[in-house]
Amino acid sequence: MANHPVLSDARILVIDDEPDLRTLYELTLLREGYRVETAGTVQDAKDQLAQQRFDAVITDMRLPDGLGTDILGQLRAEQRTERCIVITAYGSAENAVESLKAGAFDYLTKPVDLKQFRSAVANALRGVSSNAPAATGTKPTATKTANAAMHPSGLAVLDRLAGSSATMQSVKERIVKVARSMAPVLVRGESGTGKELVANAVHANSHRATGPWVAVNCSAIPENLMEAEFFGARKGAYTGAMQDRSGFFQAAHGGTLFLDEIGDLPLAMQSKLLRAIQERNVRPLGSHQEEAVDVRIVSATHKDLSAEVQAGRFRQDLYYRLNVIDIYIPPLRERCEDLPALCDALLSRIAQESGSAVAQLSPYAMSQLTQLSLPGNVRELENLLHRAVALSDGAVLELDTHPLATSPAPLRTDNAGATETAPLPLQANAPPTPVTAPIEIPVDLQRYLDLQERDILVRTLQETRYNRTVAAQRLGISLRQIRYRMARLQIDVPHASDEAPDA
Ligand SMILES: Nc1ncnc2c1ncn2[C@@H]1O[C@H](COP(=O)(O)OP(=O)(O)OP(=O)(O)O)[C@@H](O)[C@H]1O
Repeated sequence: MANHPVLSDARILVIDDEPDLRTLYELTLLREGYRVETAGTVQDAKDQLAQQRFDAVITDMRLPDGLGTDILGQLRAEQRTERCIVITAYGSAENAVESLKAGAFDYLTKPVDLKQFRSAVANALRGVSSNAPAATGTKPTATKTANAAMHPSGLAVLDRLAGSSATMQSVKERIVKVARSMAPVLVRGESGTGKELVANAVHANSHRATGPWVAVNCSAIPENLMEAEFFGARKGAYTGAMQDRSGFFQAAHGGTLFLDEIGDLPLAMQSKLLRAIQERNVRPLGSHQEEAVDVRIVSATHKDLSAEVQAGRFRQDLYYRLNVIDIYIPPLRERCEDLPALCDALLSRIAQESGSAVAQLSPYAMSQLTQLSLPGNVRELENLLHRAVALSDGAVLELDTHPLATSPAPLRTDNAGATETAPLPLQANAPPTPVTAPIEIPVDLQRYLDLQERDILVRTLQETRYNRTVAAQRLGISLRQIRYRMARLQIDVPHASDEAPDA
């Protein structure tokens, strides 16, 4: 039986022209306790759909009188709530992608693995209401459907996305819309535009919201450890593997795997990732057994992936797989009207973190902000406000807009962002560089330095997925030192890990 909190009396329509397969699917579903109707053609299915409402529709792609996507198209046009699973031929990536684009909740590839079949159906039924009237032609409004599928924390996470420009409104609407399916999402945008926040909002508004959210920065993992990190490893699979360990895929089972900086994934790893996504199976390093994984992939990049494909640095088939739905976040300079709301949200966050009162920007500082190009986007704005708070001695802030102060301080290891951002050396052996303009002298040096240090530590920890060992290595300090500094600056991180990447 399905182990998800799903509707056992859900009504399902199965459409397949092969009687044996139809019976197999029907029996499998009946055994799960669902109510099942079957159809052998597009027309037969449409007739049944005109008669009654179902909770889910499972359809073969190729039918004698049309395609499964024709049925999807009709359901979508009528704004019906049935969730659809399309069964496609083996190796037909195009069909799988087409069906997701046509609005399918999920797809399965032939020969259908019954365990995956049951799990896909259970996923599709999670959060579906069976109490809606079964009358013909019931057409709930799109908004109602979106709200019904929304987990309460989903709204809270959307609210964290400050800004009400038309662009941000449409980004938020798109998040809610795409969150509902299983389709992979690619979030695009310059560095610091909020891609991770958007990806997290997709997760929080999906039916997987109560499942795990696993965020991985692909550019932060050493190439030789990638396979073990992604798929897990058996004890002894490599030097230092003292025990079995699971990978990101297993950790994200039932939830969302966020692959940040996907454009930085080496080609060899791209093939392995593609395979895992297609087969929905992973094989831990050193194991002979495949493990089924139920994971939704949301990825993000600041690179132009289609150009990367052209240049031969990114696999076209993987790009095609990841980019089923795309969400583009424009740079901050193209949505200046969001600045006041963003400043309010960021200043509240800074105040919360430091336990002080919320500061406000002076009208002059706000007008200065609108003149800045802010190539590091919201992250740069955040840094600028952090500095303003550190340098101010009152509740009204002025900006430190000296060029050095406004240049972002990225912790990237690649060169891709080089044109967008000026790197700030952070290694111990780097020559000392002033972090801010020397014009303003802080009134409280210790507090100012603490805030700078805290900002650097927090960002490094975020970029290393809270792995203190890797963060310490990046900053050229020891694990003991980073622990000490985190404790002193009261930096509390979720799921803190001291694991060395090869431990
Ligand atoms: N609309 C927004 N409202 C509030 N905070 C935001 C918004 N957009 C981004 N931020 C904040 O800006 C910072 C950078 O955001 P985030 O890490 O999501 O960007 P990113 O595009 O993923 O960056 P990168 O490309 O460097 O990985 C974070 O602290 C995030 O909380």
